Amino acid sequence: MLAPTRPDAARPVLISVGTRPEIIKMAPLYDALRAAGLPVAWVHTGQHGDMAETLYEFFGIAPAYRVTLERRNGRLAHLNSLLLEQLTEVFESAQPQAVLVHGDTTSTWASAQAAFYLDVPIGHVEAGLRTFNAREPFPEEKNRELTARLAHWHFSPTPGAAANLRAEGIATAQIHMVGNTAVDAALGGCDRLGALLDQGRPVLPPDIDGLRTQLGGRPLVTVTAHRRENWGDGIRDVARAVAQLLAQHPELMVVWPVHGNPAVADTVRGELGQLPPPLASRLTLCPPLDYPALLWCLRHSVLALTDSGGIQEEGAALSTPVLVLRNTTERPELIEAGAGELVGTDTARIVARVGQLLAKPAALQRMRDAVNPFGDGRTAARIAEVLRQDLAVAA
Ligand SMILES: CC(=O)N[C@H]1[C@@H](OP(=O)(O)OP(=O)(O)OC[C@H]2O[C@@H](n3ccc(=O)[nH]c3=O)[C@H](O)[C@@H]2O)O[C@H](CO)[C@@H](O)[C@@H]1O
Repeated sequence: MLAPTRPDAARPVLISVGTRPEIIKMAPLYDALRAAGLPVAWVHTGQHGDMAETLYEFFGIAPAYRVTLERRNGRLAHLNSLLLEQLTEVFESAQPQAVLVHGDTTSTWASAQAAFYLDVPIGHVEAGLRTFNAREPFPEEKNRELTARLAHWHFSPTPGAAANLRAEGIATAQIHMVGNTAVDAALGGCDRLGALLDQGRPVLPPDIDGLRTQLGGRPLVTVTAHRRENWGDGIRDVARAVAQLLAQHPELMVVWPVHGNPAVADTVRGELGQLPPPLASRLTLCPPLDYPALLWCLRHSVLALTDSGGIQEEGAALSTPVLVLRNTTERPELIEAGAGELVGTDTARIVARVGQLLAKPAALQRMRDAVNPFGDGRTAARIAEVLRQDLAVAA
């Protein structure tokens, strides 16, 4: 148990995160906590490396603590045990009043465990998402469920997520329906993107900047895929769908930022690296994009095809319809609102559905017009207010 040697008011609220999506979604909260007058410090768990650094630069965040991970293998258990050990040391030294975690990554679960062992209260942001299928997404479904067992504050993005938590026996008073900070990040990110464009600063990386002029009025589709359960056949079938779509729709442009994991990148490049020139000239395969570049692509896309969680929320926030490359989603609100559809990874199904939507602008427009179910962009301020009140009472 942590025995603080400093007065509560001087002890920080720690944000403990380490992957791209967590950083993006917690950045608005970092600002909101500071605006609410709470002492806040950022812990980078090191789960993502270079991708994290460009995000810290974009959001103007300087982590106060950094974990250096010396991973000797790709095992989740190894990552979890390294994180647990080192985060415990960080938390002991930082003496936080509270630790905030996000979502469902290994960093989330390890941070929650480390805080639990030190008896530090945990706030779980984006709490209550469930597919009710432990395999999809793996290991995220169990990470978020287990984190909920340990958390004190549960910040739910939607009424459905809050209902999931109540059904698991979590007291209503501990559940705060606040919206999703992904919307705050996307709207704020678009403002920063606009400022960069106004200053004539480059937004897309130089090797793909030609996309901006090449696009003209042509339809663009953004594709991403990285979920563990799609590794192998799933991603191969999506790549085959992309090749067929390019062949069937001579105007279509596709941008696919390929996840760095070799299990993903080798499959995508193996399927799409050797397309005939008329198809290849309309396909941009690139390394993962910086967040502003990804936002630019989404804003200019008629559709996003993705298995990412965050892109489902960003699509809804930016009015870009999303076809979800999974069999199940913990974000059913997207589908219920009509802003997205579940299409899985079957090649024929993806090709057919994209073809139908491209042929029917009215159907695409209906998806674009759907009301965003993930919030209004003020989620971080709501979370900060709950914490300000509760921590002030506790102090
Ligand atoms: C299905 C699932 O369980 N997903 C979880 C996963 O995120 P998720 O599946 O969203 O993770 P991704 O790695 O797809 O990250 C998405 C984020 O990265 C950005 N992006 C993506 C591609 C790119 O080239 N450049 C770029 O900046 C997107 O704009 C988005 O903001 O961890 C999140 C954080 O705990 C949780 O909220 C999600 O529930």
